[in-house]
Order: sequence, then C-alpha cells, then structure tokens
Amino acid sequence: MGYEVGFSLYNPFGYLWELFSLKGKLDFMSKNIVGDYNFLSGGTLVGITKKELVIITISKETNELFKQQLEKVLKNKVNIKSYIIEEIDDQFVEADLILSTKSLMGEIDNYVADPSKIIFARRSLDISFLEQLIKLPANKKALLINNTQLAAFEAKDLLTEVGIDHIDLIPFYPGKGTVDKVDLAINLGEDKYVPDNIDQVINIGSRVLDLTTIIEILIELNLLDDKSNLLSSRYIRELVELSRRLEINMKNKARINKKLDAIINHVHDGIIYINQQEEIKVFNEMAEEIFEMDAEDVIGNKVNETIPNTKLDEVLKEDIKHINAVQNIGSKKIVSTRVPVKEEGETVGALATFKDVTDVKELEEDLRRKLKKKGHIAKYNFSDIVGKSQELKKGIKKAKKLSKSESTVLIQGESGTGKELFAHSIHNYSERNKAPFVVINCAALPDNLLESELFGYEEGAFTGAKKGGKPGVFEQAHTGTIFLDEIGDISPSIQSRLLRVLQEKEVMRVGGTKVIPIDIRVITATNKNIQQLVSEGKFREDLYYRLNVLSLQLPPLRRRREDIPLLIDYFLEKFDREDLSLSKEVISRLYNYNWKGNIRELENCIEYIVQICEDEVEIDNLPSHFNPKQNNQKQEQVNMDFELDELGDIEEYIFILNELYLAKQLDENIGRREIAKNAEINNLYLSPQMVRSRLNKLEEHGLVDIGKGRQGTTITNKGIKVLKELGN
Ligand SMILES: Nc1ncnc2c1ncn2[C@@H]1O[C@H](COP(=O)(O)OP(=O)(O)OP(=O)(O)O)[C@@H](O)[C@H]1O
Repeated sequence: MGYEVGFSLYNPFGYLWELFSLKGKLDFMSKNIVGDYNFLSGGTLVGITKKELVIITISKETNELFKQQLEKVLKNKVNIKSYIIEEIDDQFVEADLILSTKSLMGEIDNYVADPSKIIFARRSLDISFLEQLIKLPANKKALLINNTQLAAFEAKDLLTEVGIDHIDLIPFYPGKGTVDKVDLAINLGEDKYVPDNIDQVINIGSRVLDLTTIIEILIELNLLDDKSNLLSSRYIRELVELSRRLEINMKNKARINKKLDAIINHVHDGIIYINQQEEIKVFNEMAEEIFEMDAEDVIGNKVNETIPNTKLDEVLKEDIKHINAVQNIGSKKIVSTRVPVKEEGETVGALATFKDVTDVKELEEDLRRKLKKKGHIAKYNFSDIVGKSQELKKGIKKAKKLSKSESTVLIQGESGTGKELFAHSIHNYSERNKAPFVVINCAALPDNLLESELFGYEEGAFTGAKKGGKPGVFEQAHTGTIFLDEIGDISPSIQSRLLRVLQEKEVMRVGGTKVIPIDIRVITATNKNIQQLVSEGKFREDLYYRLNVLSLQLPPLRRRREDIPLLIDYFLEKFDREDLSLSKEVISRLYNYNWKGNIRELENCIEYIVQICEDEVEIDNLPSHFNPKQNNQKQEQVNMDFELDELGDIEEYIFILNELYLAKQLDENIGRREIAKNAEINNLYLSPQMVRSRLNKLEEHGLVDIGKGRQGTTITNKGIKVLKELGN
C-alpha cells in the first residue's frame, strides 16, 4: 500500500456513522437474516398480523430505491406500501410506521393519521460511485443535482465531508433557475432535472438509506433482536480495495491520500491494515479510540511489536479469515473481522475491522427507550425463573397458560416467592409483550398519591397538580399490562375506583370529567390472605372476584427445597462469585433453614456471604441469625396426620429426611455421623446412635433404604412424598 493515512480531528458528523455504500451492508445484513446470525427474530412473528410500513417520498425513483433496499432487509416480514406525495389525495395514511424524506418534513403531517409514526430517512452515498469523483481533476465546476433544494445541499455537505472538495459543487434542483456555465453535472439519480446544455454528466445514483435509518426501522417494527449485528465489514473491504485501485491508477497520490484519509476516518469501525512486511499502514481514528493509541506512534511499525493480539500476522501468513470474532480489549468488548487482502490471487496485506459492541447496544437501547417509555418494560422471562422442583415447574406451566388469556390474574404467595418475576414473565409471554408493562406497588404509596399515580389527574385537581395534568398508569400502559403489587393493601376508596375501571374499561382522571377508554390487562399480587380480608370486610368481595378470575399460587421455598442448591449457585453467579465454595455444613444449614422471606431472603443471605468471604464459606460466616449458638429458631411445627406421628419427635424425622433428600439432590452419600453433625448446626440434638434408631424406624415405614457400608442410606420416593407433604 502506497498511501499513508494521516489523522484529522474526529468527525463530528456522528449521526452518519456509515457513510458509504449500503450495497455491501445490505448484502451483508440480508445474508445474516437468513444465515448465522438470525438477525430478525423470525419466530416472534408467528401468528401475529404483519406490520405495515408505508414509504412516502417526492420522487418515484427515491421511492423505488428505498423500497428495494427495505425489501431486501425486511424480506416478507412486513407489508411495504409506497406512495408519491402527489398520489395521496385527502386520505389519511395509516400504518405501523411511515418512512419519508426530510424534504417533506412539516408537509407530511397533513397526510398521515398519526404523525408520531413518521421517521425521516437519513441517507448515504454508494461508495462505488465515489471513485469517479475522486478521479476528477481539481477546480472543475459541477452542478450537483437533486430533486429538492434540501436534498441538493445535503448531498453537497455529504460529499464535502468525505473529501470531495477539489471540485466546486453547485447545488442544483428544480426551480433553481439558470446557472452559470459549468464543466459537468453530478447527478444523484434525477436524470430529468439535468439541464440540456451540459456535456459531461456523472451519475452517482440516488442516496440510499443509511444504516442507522434501517436499524431504526427494524427497532420501531420490533424486528431487531438482541443479537443485532451491525458488524458490516464488507464495505470497509470495498473501501480498501477502492483505495488500492486508485493508488495504482492515479498519479496524484497526495490528493488521493487526503481523500482516503477523510473517508477512512468517517467509518465508525476501527480499521487496521498491514502490508506484506507486517507493517501497520492504516490505523484510523476509531482504532485510536479502541486501542487508546495514537496513529502516529504505530504507523510504520511491525504489528506484533506494537499492538498485542491482533492476529493479523496469522491472517497474512496462513491466508485465513476470522469473521466476527469476539475479543476483550481492556474493558471493551470488541467484535473483529480479519481478512487477507489479495491482488491477482496473491496476498498483499491483511485487514482488520473492529467494532465496539457496546455502541450497537447503546444505539438499540436508545431507540428502544424512545419506543417504550422508560421503566415500562418487563425485564424477566420464564427462562429467568430458577428451579427444577415439580412445584415450580407446575407454577410455570400454569402461568404460561394464563399468559395466553386476557383475564385478570391474581398471584398469591408469601413475600419473596417470585410473584413480581412471574408477573413480568406472564406479560412477556403474552400477546401484549410489545406494549408497555407498568408496575405499581400499592403498599408503597399513600392513598392520595396512589390514586393520582393510577388514574392521573387534571390540571388544578389539587394544589401542586402539574400544569396540563398528568396521565395515570392506566393510560400510560394502554394496550399493555399493569401489575398492581400488594393489592391487599389498597384502601376502600381506591378499591371502588379500581372496580369501576375494571368494569367499564375506562378511566377518569382525578378532578376530570372526561372518560378515557383503555385497553389493559391487569395482573395483581398479594402476600396477604385476601379471602380472609374479604370475610373480615376489609376487601370488597366484588373486586376480589374481578381480580381473581385466574389465580396462581406460588409455593414457599421450604416446599421446594430441592431448588435451594440451584438458587445458591444462581445467586453466586449473579454476584460474580462462582469461586466461593460453601462447606457441606453450610449447604445443609441453608437447605434446612426455614426461609420465611423465601428467595429474597436467600438472595440477601448469599449477598452477605459474598461480601464477607474470601474463598471458603463456613457456618460462622453465615449471618448471625443462622448461628445456632445465638439462635433458637426451631423448625416449623408441623401438623401431622401421617403415620409418622406415632414415631415421636416429628421435627427430628423431618430433619433426617431433609438431609437424605439434599444428599440425593447433590448426588452424594451421607452417613449417620454427618447427619448428627448437621443436626447440631441446626439446633437439634441428635447423636449418631439416635440417628440410627430413627433411620431404622423410617425404614420400617418404607421412607428410607438403609444401605450397607459405603453405599449409605437413601430416601425413597415415598419418603420424598411424605417429606413434601410435611414441609408446608
Ligand atoms: N425462581 C427464582 N429464580 C431466580 N430468582 C428469583 C426466583 N424467585 C424470586 N427470585 C428473586 O427473588 C427476589 C424476590 O422476588 P419477587 O420480588 O418477584 O418476589 P415477590 O413475591 O413479588 O415479593 P413481595 O411479595 O415481597 O413483593 C427478586 O430479586 C427475584 O428476582
């Protein structure tokens, strides 16, 4: 490579991160849609009516171009309709999304039913046309022709930004009138506007949609999933190829270098290029940012001596490609693509492009935020619910069924059993999953505040009411789901307002007179015995029946102890402390503990442990209330009507069964001595002899199998069944 790239100030033209040919990008993206990356979450569309996208432009050509580009990306997942502005009469265009051009800004609002659905195209140039412009001799005068004044001036800015500044560009558009003599015309796909008397016309094609616009469309139509892949690198390869061609063909290298410099620095990916001698020849501004190195310190140096781990030398020597390899560079997550660069079959260099993936995430999240109001998104899915117990599995199975219904759901369960987690998951599993999900904790707000939070208020409804009033969450969550947590705590006056909303499916703001229709699904939860509240006259019976159309009861943790080891691992991972090792005694203690605060209490306990422990966790490291010396907590007394009650102290038998059950979960053997030791930790006095006599009795009832020697004693299926019934 003969050119060296100098570095100017970072381009402030941030919104146009990808200035160049979308041809390459779109090929790349559409390949990924059906290929490795599953770019569009195809599965999510099953059973849902297709979304509709309408394109409205001034010219037919632009319209066709946008349509072609989008059809390639959207495939047949979206119905695309297109109109030329002249064709729309008095009708209002209605669609899920409307794409238009900036030249129609202001005017287009008159033609569409909902102007908030319009997005305006950001446009870019096709790189393959740039070559012709770069090659033009300096100081020529050229008309730059587009269909509107705005578009012509935008095109001029764009060309100047990419370094086409050696030609005098004169924007030209319909209605511009006569112009002075020029040497040529540069035409952006608008043949019909080219004046007759111009000899040389260079057609650089209409400006295509730029990548950010395409991504915005995908997001607005909910077609961009988390694995979105904007990591197009083919266009950068095209860019390098272009520069090589220019370098070979052109005499005026200095000027070309300047242009390439400008172009390469407009690219939002980091670019490193090495020649056959492994010397760094290109190191653009984004690469400077990613590697935190200055180009002038690295250009000309051998790559391996300068930048660690680029693997470019391997690519060069072994003639291999690495496509979209994920790498950590410092604290950044980078996706890189490395390819050999060839000339007539011979490898002449290697090129790497790097993308900081956090950028992609941020872009997506930004737009997502715009799409759905902040905080109104359900965070959890059923796959986030940890546990393998039958009780939990049954709960998830039932909740999935409930998700598909539109009726209100009442989730009951002790504090910390995961009611909120289930509510999020139900919303996400329902047809409403693209609409808002709003959570209100009814116990956390005083009555008057809760009222205005739920139903909103009109301006002047009370002292301090915001100017213009405020919509309540029922309005904000329109078409989505509202989750009212701690519903058992609401006052009688809110109970009757809520009842009205549920009956009428409309809300009236506090201090208002207007009735606002709403389409909402309500999920409520409580850890109170709401039926008892009804019988005590503290909760309206009619409201209870409306809320409890579908019900879900979540089991307490002590009824699904086999989930405890899994949850411990899950929380250790969550706190990034998988390195911690819990002694057998600790696991036994946690397993047998009563967990009145359920999973939240377990989570808090693990959070405490990870803060105070280095590597091993012993009994003494547990929070003080776990410490038997200071703690007189007893196992919950169990109401027995099983055959076991003839055995004597039921608590001891439950403990022994629990220990055997835990050992089974962990696929380990446990002996009498260990059970006795764990009993002591758990505040029970059981000598090994006592354990033996109790095991014998349990065996007589078919609840355990006492194995010989090393095989140890195991709990039988009957034993597990009895244990579960006792556990509540
Ligand atoms: N099965 C589970 N897997 C993983 N985490 C869980 C599970 N169940 C609950 N959690 C976690 O435990 C905590 C408490 O859960 P959540 O807030 O859903 O309980 P809740 O029943 O709504 O409690 P409350 O009645 O006190 O509001 C949360 O941090 C939640 O993420």
